[in-house]
Amino acid sequence: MTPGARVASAIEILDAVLAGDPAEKQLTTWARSNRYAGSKDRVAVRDLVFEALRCKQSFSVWGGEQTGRAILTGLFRAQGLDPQDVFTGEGYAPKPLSEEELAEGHAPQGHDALDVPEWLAPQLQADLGEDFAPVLTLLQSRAPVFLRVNLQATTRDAAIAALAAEEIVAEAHDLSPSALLVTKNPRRVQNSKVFAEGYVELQDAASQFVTDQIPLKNGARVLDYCAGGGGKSLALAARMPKGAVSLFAHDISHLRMRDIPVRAERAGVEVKVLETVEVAQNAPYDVVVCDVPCSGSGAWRRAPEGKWALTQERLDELTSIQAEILAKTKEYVSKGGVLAFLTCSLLRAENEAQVEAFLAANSDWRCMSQERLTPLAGGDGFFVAILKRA
Ligand SMILES: C[S@@+](CC[C@H](N)C(=O)[O-])C[C@H]1O[C@@H](n2cnc3c(N)ncnc32)[C@H](O)[C@@H]1O
Repeated sequence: MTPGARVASAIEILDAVLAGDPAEKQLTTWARSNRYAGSKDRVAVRDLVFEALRCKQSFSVWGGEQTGRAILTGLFRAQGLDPQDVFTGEGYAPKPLSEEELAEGHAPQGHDALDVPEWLAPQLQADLGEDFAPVLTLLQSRAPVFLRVNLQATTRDAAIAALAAEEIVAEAHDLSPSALLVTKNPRRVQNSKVFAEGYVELQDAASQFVTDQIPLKNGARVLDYCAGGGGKSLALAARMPKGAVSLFAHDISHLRMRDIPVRAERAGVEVKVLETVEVAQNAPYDVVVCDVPCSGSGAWRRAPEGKWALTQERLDELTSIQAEILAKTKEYVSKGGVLAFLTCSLLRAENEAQVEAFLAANSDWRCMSQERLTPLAGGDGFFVAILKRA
């Protein structure tokens, strides 16, 4: 495909996304109905769509309108390029810009320039303080690719060497002793031997950092209550020798956990997947991890649609769900045990305020530590609080 044809495809997909369809679904539909598109074309179109979604507001202002065509026009203008070089109408390229389109659009200012939803800007500004603009600016660009080295199976240096043998360049990252930042050929990781043999997993460095903060002792019974695909369960398992802790995974959606057994086997660790009714039957646990559903504001580089879909109503709903999960899971924690509360949110309402409300309602609990990371530390934005039952 020519660069123009790729842009035309991205415009088509973006229009469907703007009409309410999820980007992933649209990209899959597009790839299925355009079999001539090779893997490089698919990657290029995907990158254009996600770049456009991360900067939807600023590119719309540059392009003069909120349509796929105007947003892609804005993408070129934002980079100091002339969209007319691509919008030629030749071959499968988008048709040339009209006089009207050429006259529209200007450089965005203020919140538009930062691609922050207007309604959320005051809250984020209050919560991030002087980091507000730097963090929002970082969220406009693509997330780095990080790996977690399975330290039960290899060392970080050996993993770097094994990756290099497959032309994947990675370096140690200081957010976690297990974290690697991939600097060359990140897209080869999932088809690599190092990955297939369980020496590395794809996991954000801040996600590794928050998991590192969870205290684990020999013989501990650990419940990952919102396990999803098992990222935290696997990271916890890899911190201890095989069999040293008993790990249980649960999620309200059993379907989301479908890959956990395969991933656990690849990593050579044991994770027991529980049905909801089995959670109470297996209680108490020494450690309960609640990686709760949240706004995802710390991870908007990876999932930019979430930034534009979030509303105050949804945020209120999420904070209620988080409080309910804490209230429920505290009952599963043994005396002297720990509840680890995690989010990938930058918002105080989902982080420190949840911890304050929990402690106010539960005088037999203490907060041992809490920390919020922003993307300025390198990874996604994450929050971790370690709560201990007396
Ligand atoms: C942030 S994701 C978890 C990500 C996962 N821990 C990982 O590291 O890959 C939040 C998860 O919470 C689950 N969830 C939502 N409401 C829940 C509830 N009331 N009880 C248990 N899990 C819930 C969602 O299905 C989702 O998989």
